Amino acid sequence: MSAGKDHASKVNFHPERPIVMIGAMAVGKSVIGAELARMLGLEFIDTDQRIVAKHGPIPRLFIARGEHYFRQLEARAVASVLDVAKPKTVVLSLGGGAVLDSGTQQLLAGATVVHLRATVDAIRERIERTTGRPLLAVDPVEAWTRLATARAPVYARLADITIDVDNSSVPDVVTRLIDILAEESKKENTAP
Ligand SMILES: Nc1ncnc2c1ncn2[C@@H]1O[C@H](COP(=O)(O)OP(=O)(O)OP(=O)(O)O)[C@@H](O)[C@H]1O
Ligand SMILES: O=C(O)C1=C[C@@H](O)[C@@H](O)[C@H](O)C1
Ligand SMILES: [Mg+2]
Repeated sequence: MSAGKDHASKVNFHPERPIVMIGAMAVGKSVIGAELARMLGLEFIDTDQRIVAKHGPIPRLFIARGEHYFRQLEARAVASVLDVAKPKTVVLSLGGGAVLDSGTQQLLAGATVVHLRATVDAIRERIERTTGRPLLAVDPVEAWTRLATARAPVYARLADITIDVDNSSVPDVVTRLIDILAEESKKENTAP
């Protein structure tokens, strides 16, 4: 048995709805979502990865077709997972701006939404060294702060669970998250 299934069986947690990771750029939605899925023995889907696999690198898409086109692909990628008769119980990590789409916002009502929250100091090094995020191409720290601040109320409104990830390793965040998910599910199942 894998360590993941072992942990999941210890907490006796079997999600009934998709789990969706949201939050600002570089907070860890992809790596934490993938590790959470591994630990729970679930399929992992990442909208950015799906778009890249089908349409090529995101910066090139932004240049060739524009941000609006990317947002349409992104909304479609979300809908292909959540806008179906019986959404599969998967872990789905979104791009940082996917939650701005009103259709996506509505679809998130049928999922358990996890907001990963970080301060700029915690992710400064990550966004200064990485490429591949067209919206952070110029002055990444200023751009990240501006976008994260503007989107913070949307993340907060959509989230069922918010986790502060500063100073926590990926396994630490995942362990905390599984404990919270299990606790929430216990509450739901024992509610009168
Ligand atoms: N808790 C953490 N501790 C250390 N490194 C981390 C942590 N979370 C993420 N990282 C690293 O930060 C980088 C960005 O993580 P990731 O790609 O998962 O972010 P994201 O939220 O999916 O970003 P995007 O919005 O661009 O999709 C990766 O190199 C990842 O390994
Ligand atoms: O926050 C955003 O708007 C983005 C985040 C990335 O995940 C990618 O989806 C893309 O670079 C745009
Ligand atoms: Mg990602």
